[in-house]
Amino acid sequence: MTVKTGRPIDGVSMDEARGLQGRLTKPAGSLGRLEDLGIQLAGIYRACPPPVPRDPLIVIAAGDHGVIAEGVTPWPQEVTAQMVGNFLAGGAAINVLAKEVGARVVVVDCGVHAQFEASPMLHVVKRALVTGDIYVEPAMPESVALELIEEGMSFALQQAARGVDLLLTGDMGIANTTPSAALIAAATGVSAHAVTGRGTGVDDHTLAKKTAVVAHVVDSFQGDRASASQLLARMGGFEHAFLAGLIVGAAEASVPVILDGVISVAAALMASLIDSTVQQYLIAGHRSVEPGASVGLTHLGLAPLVDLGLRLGEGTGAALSVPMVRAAARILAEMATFDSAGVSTAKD
Ligand SMILES: Cc1cc2ncn([C@H]3O[C@H](COP(=O)(O)O)[C@@H](O)[C@H]3O)c2cc1C
Ligand SMILES: O=C(O)c1cccnc1
Repeated sequence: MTVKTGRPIDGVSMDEARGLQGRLTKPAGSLGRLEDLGIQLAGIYRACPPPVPRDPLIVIAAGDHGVIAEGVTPWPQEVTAQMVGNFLAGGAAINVLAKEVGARVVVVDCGVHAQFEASPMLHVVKRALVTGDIYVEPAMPESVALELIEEGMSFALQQAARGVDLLLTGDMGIANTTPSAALIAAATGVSAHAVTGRGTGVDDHTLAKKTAVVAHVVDSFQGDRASASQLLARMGGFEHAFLAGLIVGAAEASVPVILDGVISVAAALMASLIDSTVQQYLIAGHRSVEPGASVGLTHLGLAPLVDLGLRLGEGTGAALSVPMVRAAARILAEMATFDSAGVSTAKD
């Protein structure tokens, strides 16, 4: 897969936003990271002031994982499908938080070991029911990784055309913190030990097994300058491939993406291997407890907006940041300037 260089975010709008931040009725820099976020949004939307996002969409990419056979999680595989049912019925944590912040939720079946009834909330791109057990075999053929990346890209472009102006990445897939750790280790060169965490909360024995699986998978991978599709095919999940494509498509459509936890961060690293400009379109929603998330965010040059000790996934940490993203845009759109409000500026 060839690496492309997409369109960078707009420097002119960012300069305008920087200038405007300095004229608003507050000491320069006093709104801290909210100011940087506003400038980034101006660059992404190519407008100053940037629009306040009106239609945020949380995309929960779901898939099952053959590596569950290695005992890397205590949860049975059927929980993935059962949780998809819970999302569609509105009963999961992400449904509650989405309602709280005024975002919509869509579930994408990227490869769950079940069939679901059609629903307006469900989009199906499934090519297989479960990935291969990455401890002993590739996760998927590279052709499938490429197809799912394409699906993610076209989904983002379609949603943007329908008016979605903020995309949030979410995930569901029992055992998926294991392939996430492997992708992060392979993409950053950081050790399996440093990126592997307790996922849903596994005990010391399971953590040791999980770390050994990640180390083996990464060590056995041949290829120094691997492409995203090669890495995904060897050690990824269907949801990682779809989310990587979604992020690339969002950047192409000038739509910001709020990342959730470790699964989203692994997908973002893959997206950055496909298009080296995608980082500019990314907002780190939160710092997941899972150590690989922090390693990946540092590699991407992103600092998380909130740090609440979350380790759930589904898009929960991303959802919580929506009010902050809206606030950052609204400050630029609605605050008075020293001039317009007749407020004196500081003496030099
Ligand atoms: C009931 C339940 C709901 C969840 N929602 C998200 N996850 C999260 O936990 C799983 C990954 O952790 P591990 O790699 O340790 O299996 C993923 O499904 C992830 O989305 C859940 C997990 C469970 C059990
Ligand atoms: O970082 C996450 O999003 C996460 C952590 C643990 C389990 N599932 C997801």
